Amino acid sequence: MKVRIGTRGSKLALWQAYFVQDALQKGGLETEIVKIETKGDKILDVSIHKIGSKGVFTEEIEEQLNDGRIDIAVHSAKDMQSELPEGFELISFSERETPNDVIVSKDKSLTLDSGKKFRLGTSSNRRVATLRRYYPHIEIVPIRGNLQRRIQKMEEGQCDALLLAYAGVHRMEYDDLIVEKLPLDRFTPAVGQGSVAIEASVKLDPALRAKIRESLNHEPTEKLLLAERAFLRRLQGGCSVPVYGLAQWEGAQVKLVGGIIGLQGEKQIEASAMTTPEEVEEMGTAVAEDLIGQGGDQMLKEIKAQL
Ligand SMILES: NCc1[nH]cc(CCC(=O)O)c1CC(=O)O
Repeated sequence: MKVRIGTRGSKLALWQAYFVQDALQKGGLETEIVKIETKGDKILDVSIHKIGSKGVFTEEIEEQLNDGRIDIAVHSAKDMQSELPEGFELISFSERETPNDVIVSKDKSLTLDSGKKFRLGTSSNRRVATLRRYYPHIEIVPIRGNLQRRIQKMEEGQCDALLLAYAGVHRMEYDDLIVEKLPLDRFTPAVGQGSVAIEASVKLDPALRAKIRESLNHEPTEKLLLAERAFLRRLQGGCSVPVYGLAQWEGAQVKLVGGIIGLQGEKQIEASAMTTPEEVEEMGTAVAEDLIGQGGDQMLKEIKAQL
């Protein structure tokens, strides 16, 4: 029996699907890749938030998981809603890549550190809010599309540099264009950044599920992601809000930092905690509740009304 691996068709999605295929084949499984086009791939000129439905990149994929046309689906963990629709679960997380954001440009002098003014392309509300808070001299240019398309837009002169996740830049082999790796304490990444997640139906054969986990799941990363995702779930975050969350190992314990930044950078609240690997989800919830205690709920309400 072949494991059918569903994926979107972008180059980054396919890289991740081949990466999963490779791991499963090393684990002794036969595999086949099935490309799936989603609503989010078809509508390119409207911001994701305005398309209006949750899961614009996942609905078609989940249909195929549900009716068994595919066995598993590959996603960037960052792109997955914190609460999956009934009947689906994430069954594996790959070892996390460097989670930092980076500046990408042809001009090596364009670092945030330098204090220079330049036009920086991004369409992430989290990155926009962070820039407005710490680097107000930077001109922000909204840029959408897949990584290749964004780099093309930069080359056409729409912006001087791009702000991106290291993981995607590295997977697409644009390392040469990286001019600055941004510090995690300022540009704390989005929940899940840098890890590849496997989604499945809860109806997936338990023996196959176990085999997939054995071949692919990186347990230390899974603990981090469980902490971060519990945090985001409690905040009912969604992917367009400027919420960040990063868990990291500190010896035998897991530390989580999470926060919210106002869209104009006018306000930032942050909370953190540390615990044993067994308690990571409780910690995620507690860090979110700390933020709610600091007025995070009201902040998110206001932010969502502005989007
Ligand atoms: N928002 C889109 C997205 N989803 C996952 C990645 C990069 C890969 C990863 O974080 O695992 C990116 C690009 C980016 O944010 O620059």
